[in-house]
Amino acid sequence: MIKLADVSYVRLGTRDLEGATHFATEYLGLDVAERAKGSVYFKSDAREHTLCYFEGDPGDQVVCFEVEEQSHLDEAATQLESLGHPVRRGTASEAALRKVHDFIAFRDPTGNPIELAWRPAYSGRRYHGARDAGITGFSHVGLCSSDLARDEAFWTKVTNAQVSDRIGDAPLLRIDEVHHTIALFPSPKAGIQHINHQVETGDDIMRSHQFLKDRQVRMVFGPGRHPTSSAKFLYFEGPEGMVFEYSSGVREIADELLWRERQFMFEPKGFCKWGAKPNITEFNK
Ligand SMILES: O=C/C=C/C(C(=O)O)=C(/O)C(=O)O
Ligand SMILES: [Fe+2]
Repeated sequence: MIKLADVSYVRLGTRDLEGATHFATEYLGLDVAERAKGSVYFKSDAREHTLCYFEGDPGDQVVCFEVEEQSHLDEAATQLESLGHPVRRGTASEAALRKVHDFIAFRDPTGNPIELAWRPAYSGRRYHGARDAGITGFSHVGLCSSDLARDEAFWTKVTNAQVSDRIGDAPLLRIDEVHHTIALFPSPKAGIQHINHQVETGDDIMRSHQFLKDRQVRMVFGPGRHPTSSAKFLYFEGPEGMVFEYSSGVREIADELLWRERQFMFEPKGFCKWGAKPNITEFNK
């Protein structure tokens, strides 16, 4: 079993690095950690970076999870290969580009590019966004799934992920006490479905709603409140159609023995308890 310790970073290809950088800093509220040739790294918390935009195909979208031991990379590679998932060991220069000591890369059953990294860098420099969005950190990803039951089985049998709740057949998966770190949503194609940053309070959600709306950023869901994690949320569209979410107040599951996964309807009331309707393809039947 592969123990995922945390979600570490996402890497997104872009045809417009300057435009993506403008969005990430001025709108989303991240901090530039480093500008390199053909890529820009962004901070959202204590880590050296949690997002990297690089010049390339916007379809190139990678999510990385941290593992605790280097030996876990070898064990994961053996297990994944035995299950028919080809694994590639990152080179030293690729690891340096990702600011990690070592990593492997593979695809999940839908074809989402996944990396597992050992010793991602933390930063001595404090995160402070260019705009005060109230971000406390990068927290979870939604992944596209072309077969929810198959992919739930992959994540829960091959890794330590466990189902916290389901919306229809879409599972919200936890790898620690946080309600979910991975969420799977139905889609015929592979890709990152949304990228979540936690913000401090519900006021931050409402402030960002006004701020982003004033700047013609496309709102796609919310403000609202998830019945699943009980977080207040706002979803909006970033560069090249990527959906970003702010949420605040995600439930923690402190006592696993007392928690039973719950079933919610795959309809607007399963996604929001305030009555907001999602304008997100993967959240609609
Ligand atoms: O409504 C769908 C999403 C639910 C949640 C949540 O419960 O917080 C997410 O953030 C998610 O699935 O990504
Ligand atoms: Fe989310």
